[in-house]
Amino acid sequence: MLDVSHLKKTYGKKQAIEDVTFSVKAGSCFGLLGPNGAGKSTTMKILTGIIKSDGGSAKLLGKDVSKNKNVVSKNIGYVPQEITLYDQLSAYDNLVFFGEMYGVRGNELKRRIDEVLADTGLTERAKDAIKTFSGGMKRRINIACALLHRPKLLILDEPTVGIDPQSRNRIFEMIRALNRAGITIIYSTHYMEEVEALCDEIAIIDNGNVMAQGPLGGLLERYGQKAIYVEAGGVIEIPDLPHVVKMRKEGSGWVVETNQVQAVMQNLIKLAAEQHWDVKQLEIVRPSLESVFLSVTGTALRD
Ligand SMILES: Nc1ncnc2c1ncn2[C@@H]1O[C@H](COP(=O)(O)OP(=O)(O)OP(=O)(O)O)[C@@H](O)[C@H]1O
Repeated sequence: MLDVSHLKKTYGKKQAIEDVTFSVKAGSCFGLLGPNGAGKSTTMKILTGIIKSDGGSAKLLGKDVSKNKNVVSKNIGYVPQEITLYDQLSAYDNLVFFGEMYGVRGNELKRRIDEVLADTGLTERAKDAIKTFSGGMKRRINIACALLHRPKLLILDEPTVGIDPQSRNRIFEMIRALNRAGITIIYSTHYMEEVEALCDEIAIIDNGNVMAQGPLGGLLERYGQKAIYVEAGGVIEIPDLPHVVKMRKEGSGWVVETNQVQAVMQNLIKLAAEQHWDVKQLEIVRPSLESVFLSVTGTALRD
């Protein structure tokens, strides 16, 4: 559905993005994960035609987004990071305004407003002014505004920043339902747990470069650090073992990092028998997205 290839953008002397390459399949919920300042918003603004890139290309349904404004406006719904609603107007009137901006009119607009209000769970509040809404409700209406023209691709730029966990869950439910209904999603965030909870495909962006892309499982398999957790009564220290990358104390046990899980597991079992450990837990730890991020960027995900 979307192919982004070697995008670049410089603001004055600041290179905001250097080499952004990724592709999004139709029907996917695609996560763009990176710390603040990584270049997520810049990338999304290029995809939606708000700013122009200095190089590279982005093709939506085979058409270059910088040369085909109609393809962008017809097929993309964009939810910017900042809430863009008129505070004094009601939710309904905001939806009329944004719907008309997207070219939806008359009875079709009325029908769509009723549908998106139902999708957001805010039908009862339609006539109330936005200024009376909570942060989470404003976010939901902001998303609704981008859905009125039935886009095939919905792009959300950090839609949960500054809202409480309950509102965040409602937004997640909404995004999952939209994705189930066939809308392709691009979801930008600096929260790992959000992409883990929502996305089937992830691109990791850092310092203006996409460092890796793939399904979560594939990234974990390829870049995640495998480990074994061992907890045993009376064990003060585990001796050096072959194939161990790192060992650290965690809780009442040890995390033994290795790329040779089977060999190390066998050695630990042997050691436990020889030294009569009172084993409470001995298990393979699933690699975390955090270790993938560390492995592909060389740094922990900064906030
Ligand atoms: N209009 C601008 N003028 C100058 N520098 C900019 C401008 N917009 C962004 N930048 C810089 O470009 C880099 C990438 O910014 P961008 O907003 O794309 O990152 P981001 O990943 O979306 O992070 P955030 O979540 O903080 O917005 C940052 O260093 C930022 O300071």
